[in-house]
Amino acid sequence: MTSSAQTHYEQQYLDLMARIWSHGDERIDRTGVGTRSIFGTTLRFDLSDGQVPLLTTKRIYWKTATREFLWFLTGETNIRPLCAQGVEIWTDWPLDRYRRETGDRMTREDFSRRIVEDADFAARWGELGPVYGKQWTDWPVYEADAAAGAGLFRRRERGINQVAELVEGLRRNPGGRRHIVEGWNVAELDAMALPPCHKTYQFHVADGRLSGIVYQRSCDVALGLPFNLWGGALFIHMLAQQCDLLPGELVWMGGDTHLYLNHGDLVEAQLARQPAGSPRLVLGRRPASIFDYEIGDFTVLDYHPQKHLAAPVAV
Ligand SMILES: Nc1nc(=O)c2c([nH]1)NC[C@@H]1CN(c3ccc(C(=O)N[C@@H](CCC(=O)O)C(=O)O)cc3)CN21
Ligand SMILES: O=c1ccn([C@H]2C[C@H](O)[C@@H](COP(=O)(O)O)O2)c(=O)[nH]1
Repeated sequence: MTSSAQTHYEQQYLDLMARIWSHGDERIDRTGVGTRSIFGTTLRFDLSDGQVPLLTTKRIYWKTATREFLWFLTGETNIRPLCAQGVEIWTDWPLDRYRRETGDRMTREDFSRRIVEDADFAARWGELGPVYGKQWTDWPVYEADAAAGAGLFRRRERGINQVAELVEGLRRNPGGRRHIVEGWNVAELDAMALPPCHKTYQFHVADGRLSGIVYQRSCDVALGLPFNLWGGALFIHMLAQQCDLLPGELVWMGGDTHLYLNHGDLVEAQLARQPAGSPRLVLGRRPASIFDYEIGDFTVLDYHPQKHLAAPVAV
């Protein structure tokens, strides 16, 4: 994999795609679609001066990905606020469960509309369980309950807000090696619609620059990865702003890094294209905290992607 000064940052992504498509191990996966996969991969992106790892060989809906990221930060785990904003990237999982459990073949459009219009329906069918948002901002804590008797524990009303603690930690002790946000709550995996994919974030400060690692145990390179790279970069840019640091580097590490077998048309079309340009992220204001960003705070300059390439999502 090359990364000389002349090579466009996106070439790493295209090289990874090409390598998986021609050398990946073919396997049957949970979804039944089948993948080609390689295990253990790394990508690195310079985020200085507002740089972002936004793909240019197809249009990436970065506002959708940003809305998803802001939704994580609210601690919300119901798809209702996403559907209300026209973000449907999580709708298929609750819909799949609804169809299986009721036998009703409601369309995705109707399902999403019902979720938005009917709060009771959303509470019953729109919940994903304790996924990213919950673990990031309210990781459960159990405390001995002396009043109830020896050996009895109860859940503390507020859990641990890992993101708030991260910001505090970066400000107070930038040299720390424990700046981690973890999504993989082993005890709660069974209650989640999907266990976290981008499960671990670690941050590092050197020379006034904030860098971050995303460890992703399982990666859909065509559909998920463009969003996950954006999310990782966004997190670093926002944290750097909040902690008076400059953005450094995003390091992305993948476990099972795969292409679904029904993504062949996209892979061929995308690999025939050349990446170009250098989009920049501008944060329009400095909100009072990491939890106060709004979609209007984000602008991307100089983004001129080639046209969108659609591909089916494996549920
Ligand atoms: N198979 C699979 N791939 C994923 O990337 C993925 C999951 N499952 N499950 C949970 C979340 C949901 N995420 C998704 C789901 C769908 C798209 C997707 O369809 N993206 C299209 C259209 C985006 C839009 O309509 O706004 C794209 O071209 O980016 C992206 C990320 C990421 N995750
Ligand atoms: O942010 C995400 C979320 C999910 N994915 C992909 C990775 C896999 O293709 C599926 C999850 O299936 P598992 O069987 O749980 O691994 O979703 C992603 O790439 N990015």
